Amino acid sequence: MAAIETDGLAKRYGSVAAVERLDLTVEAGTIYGFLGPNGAGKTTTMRLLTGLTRPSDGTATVAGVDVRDRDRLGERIGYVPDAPPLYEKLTAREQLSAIADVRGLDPDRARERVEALFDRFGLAAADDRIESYSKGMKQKTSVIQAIVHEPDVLFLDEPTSGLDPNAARTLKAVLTELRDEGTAVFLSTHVLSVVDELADTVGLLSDGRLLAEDDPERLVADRDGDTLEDAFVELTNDADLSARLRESP
Ligand SMILES: Nc1ncnc2c1ncn2[C@@H]1O[C@H](COP(=O)(O)OP(=O)(O)OP(=O)(O)O)[C@@H](O)[C@H]1O
Repeated sequence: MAAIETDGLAKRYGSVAAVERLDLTVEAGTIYGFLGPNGAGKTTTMRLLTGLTRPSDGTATVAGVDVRDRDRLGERIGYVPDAPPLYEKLTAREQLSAIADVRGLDPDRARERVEALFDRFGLAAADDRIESYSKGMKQKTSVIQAIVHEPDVLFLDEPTSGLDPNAARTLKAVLTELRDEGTAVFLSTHVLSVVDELADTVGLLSDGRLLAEDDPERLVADRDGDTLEDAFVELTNDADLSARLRESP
């Protein structure tokens, strides 16, 4: 069973088709780099796959759970959204302990894991209120929150945003380790070097549709340019390809 499986997944907002007939398969133990221009539908897809918004059409399972079953889904996934929902009046330690409690983790084991992650990410001010944190410190807290319960599938929307180079490097190492332990990592970013470095598969979304999907090297090798950026620009400006996809059933 794949870690993420969608069949004809779609989301419409009035007349706007944010995601259209999306068929995705992401295997356990792989990193999927989800790319696309602004407004392509990446965040909407993540919200669909994490149960935060309901599909207009189609089906999706994540870790074998139907995305409409939000309660069961929450135990199996982690999500680092674009704007992390943190309780500003709590300290990071309090926030993490509350989350571990909600997820039913053994308190001693959770404390140990949280301490190790604070150390790993160099989050020194774990006992200060989150409202006093910089953007990067909030991002680190959000990442730790998403992985504290060792989810089967981890979703990240622009995860390196606000992180300094040391923290970004730590995050990349952590994601690689999680992948090697069998976690499926679904990652959306405009920082193509992150995808180039980490992703086993790249999916390129445009106007709510998947334009291309391949391993990063093949995606580049099959086109005129030399880099993932070249392939991104070529594919997203290919009017014929977009028209063909729009017309396909
Ligand atoms: N709640 C909403 N109500 C109405 N339209 C929405 C809503 N959320 C997203 N959209 C529309 O759906 C489309 C896809 O938006 P989405 O945020 O998923 O794109 P994105 O690929 O994540 O973009 P970016 O790279 O800029 O973050 C856009 O046209 C957007 O305006």
